[in-house]
Amino acid sequence: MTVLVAYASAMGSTQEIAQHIADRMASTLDGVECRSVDEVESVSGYDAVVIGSAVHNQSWLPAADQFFARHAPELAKRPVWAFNVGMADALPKPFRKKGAALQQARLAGVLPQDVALRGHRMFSGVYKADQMSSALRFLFRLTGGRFGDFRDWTAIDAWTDEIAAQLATPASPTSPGSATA
Ligand SMILES: Cc1cc2nc3c(=O)[nH]c(=O)nc-3n(C[C@H](O)[C@H](O)[C@H](O)COP(=O)(O)O)c2cc1C
Repeated sequence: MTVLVAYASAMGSTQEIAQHIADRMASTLDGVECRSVDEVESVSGYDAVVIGSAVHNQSWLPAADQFFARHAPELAKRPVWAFNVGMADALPKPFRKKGAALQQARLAGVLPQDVALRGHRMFSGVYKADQMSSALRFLFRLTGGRFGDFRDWTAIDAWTDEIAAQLATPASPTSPGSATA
């Protein structure tokens, strides 16, 4: 069983999540590799792929979009899971869950539909004050927004374990897009 955990990250928090997922999977599965999307020439040597991207301006990073489009024919033949890393938990409290759900739905709608994802999750990442202009920062804080590291490692671990359990089931690798983790 070979598994690729591929990531596109601007500031490093998505890369750290991807590495964490790969390390955790490697405790139960052989052949788990974590790579930047830019390093991957082909996915044909992997039985399964997990891909994650930071979200900028309501979209995946261009490198992740390009990875998905470039490898879509090969991705469509194997089980694929995707995750987005955004700032939902930095938003004012009333908008956190709704913001994450809306953004996840939007991102699911723009990914190539010929790759049936086995699962697609939204995680919060790291949102720092210096990522915003000082005027916006003031307004953001005033309305209940916050800055910090919002990565929920318990949720990330639980999702990773769901994927690993599916991959450990003998029939999984040949049936892309058939589950919902
Ligand atoms: C220029 C910029 C635009 C962003 N746009 C969004 C966005 O539209 N939606 C969102 O949820 N998070 C947004 N974020 C927050 C990032 O997704 C978040 O900080 C994430 O942890 C970044 O991942 P990275 O450290 O791997 O780059 C944005 C951050 C920056 C710097």
